[in-house]
Amino acid sequence: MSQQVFDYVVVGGGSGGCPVAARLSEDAEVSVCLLEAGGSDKKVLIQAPPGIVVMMREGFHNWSFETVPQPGLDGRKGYQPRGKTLGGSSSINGMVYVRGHRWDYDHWAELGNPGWSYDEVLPYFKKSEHNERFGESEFHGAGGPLNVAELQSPSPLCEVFMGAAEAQGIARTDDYNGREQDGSFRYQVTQKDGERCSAAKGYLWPNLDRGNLKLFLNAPFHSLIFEGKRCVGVRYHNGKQVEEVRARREVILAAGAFGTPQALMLSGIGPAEELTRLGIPLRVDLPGVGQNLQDHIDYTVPYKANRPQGCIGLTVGGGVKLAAAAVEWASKRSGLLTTNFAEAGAFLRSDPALDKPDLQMVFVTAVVDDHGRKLHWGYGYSCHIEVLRPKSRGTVTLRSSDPLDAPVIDPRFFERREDIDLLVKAAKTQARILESEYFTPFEPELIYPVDWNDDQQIEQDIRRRADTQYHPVGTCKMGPDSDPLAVVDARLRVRGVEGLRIADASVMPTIPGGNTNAPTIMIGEKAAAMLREDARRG
Ligand SMILES: Cc1cc2nc3c(=O)[nH]c(=O)nc-3n(C[C@H](O)[C@H](O)[C@H](O)COP(=O)(O)OP(=O)(O)OC[C@H]3O[C@@H](n4cnc5c(N)ncnc54)[C@H](O)[C@@H]3O)c2cc1C
Repeated sequence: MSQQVFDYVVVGGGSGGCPVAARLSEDAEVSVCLLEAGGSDKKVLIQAPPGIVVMMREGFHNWSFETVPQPGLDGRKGYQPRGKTLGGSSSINGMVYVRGHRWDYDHWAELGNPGWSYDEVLPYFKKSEHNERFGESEFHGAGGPLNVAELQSPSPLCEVFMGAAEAQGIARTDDYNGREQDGSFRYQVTQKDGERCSAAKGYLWPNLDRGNLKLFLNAPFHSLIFEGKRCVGVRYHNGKQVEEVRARREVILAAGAFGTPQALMLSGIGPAEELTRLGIPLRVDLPGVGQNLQDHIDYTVPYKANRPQGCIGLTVGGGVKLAAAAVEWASKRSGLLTTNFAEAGAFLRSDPALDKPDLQMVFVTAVVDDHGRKLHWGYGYSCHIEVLRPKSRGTVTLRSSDPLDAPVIDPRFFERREDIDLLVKAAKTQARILESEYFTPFEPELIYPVDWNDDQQIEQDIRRRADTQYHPVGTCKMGPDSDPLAVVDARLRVRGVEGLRIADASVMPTIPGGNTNAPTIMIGEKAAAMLREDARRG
């Protein structure tokens, strides 16, 4: 068994892990090792924005997890794509740049997490960002690793959507990541010069020549190594061998909302009962590991259209257009193939009396059915609507003590009645926008017809087709000593052990009201800053 020693060992090269590894290795005196289960991300499929359509399928840089059957979804198993490559899910995601609402972070602080209020996390959002449009300003940053851009060739359909939303009282907003979140808009995207800008592309690619930063790819986690209470390293798989890397200072888990609780439990840190059941020797009884799973439940309505304008479709003409676009993208990184499909959207309130938006819309310029895995001939468009702060809570547990087994994922979608009631109401608002006269010229045909005046029918269709919007979080939540389910403290240190932190979406105590890539990158930035501060203090 080979063994190497570094100051820090980071497990997982995704949205949380890349900033940690990159920031820590800025100090040439410090050595950092990053272990990633997936392979290289230097692939056209990842760098070309529309590659997302292919990567949603199994086997393409994707863990492609399934949930257990969900009673709330008519007994269906949900799909849970997660990135399995450098960059993690930021290498396969929809690229929309969203931070969530000020309230979300103030709420984290109120729950007993000092340092996490909006005003305290804003500097890390700004530090991570290079916003091509807003530059260095009150809410945005310039010069950061994560490039945030306007879409190069937005579809004219975005204007149709925003016009229709405006007519329903959802005014346009200039910056949904600024002072006010409400309104309709075209999404800003994590792209640079027409290519995806993942956490790996932004944070790691420019620094791969650092002698003090070592990447181990295709290196799935095996277990944590302890000396007494202190975590001193990580075992990982190298083909059929199990090898070790040692950490002089700390180990940072960043394997995501499914991978991180799994890694802890495999190493004896988790709910005693669960570990005993699997014959894993208990190190720390932490009942919160794998609990508190929160995810955005999403309902997508796809329409067929009789006009190609602005839609991307599966047709002979569409194929010719795409072939020409591929040539343009290959030579100039511009044109139709810079689309992320999810081009426009809105944050809205289901009730004007609410103090913040509780729903998000994502308008897509193509037909999306079953995560884009079910294809339809012809042109069309779709719209997602999602519940921003669902009440249902799920779990992640172990299938077995084999580190290479997939975890058992149970989001318990719609366990709480409020979530489905809100989505039914949301679906009606969505239909008023999508079926307004703004879309009449497209002669839209709803692929799964529903009578929008019949709540029962809407609920049936939701249970038949709704699923994740790809934002699982919260399975190793941050919280104060008084919270029995808290797994890490506000400095992201795992309770009951030393030398071990977590820096990914699993630490979020509650799900933010928006997409989760930028918030996870912010967590990675803040984790690195805290690690450096604590190392200086000794
Ligand atoms: C299809 C899809 C679309 C999305 N669209 C958007 C969007 O448009 N905008 C947005 O803001 N958010 C989006 N998200 C969500 C966002 O990308 C994630 O919330 C974020 O990337 C999570 O970061 P993370 O660091 O927690 O996990 P990840 O980025 O998933 O990183 C975890 C890393 O750990 C590695 N890993 C896991 N297990 C092991 C193991 N056992 N051993 C070693 N390595 C391991 C993984 O391979 C991965 O590289 C989307 C997600 C998906 C999947």
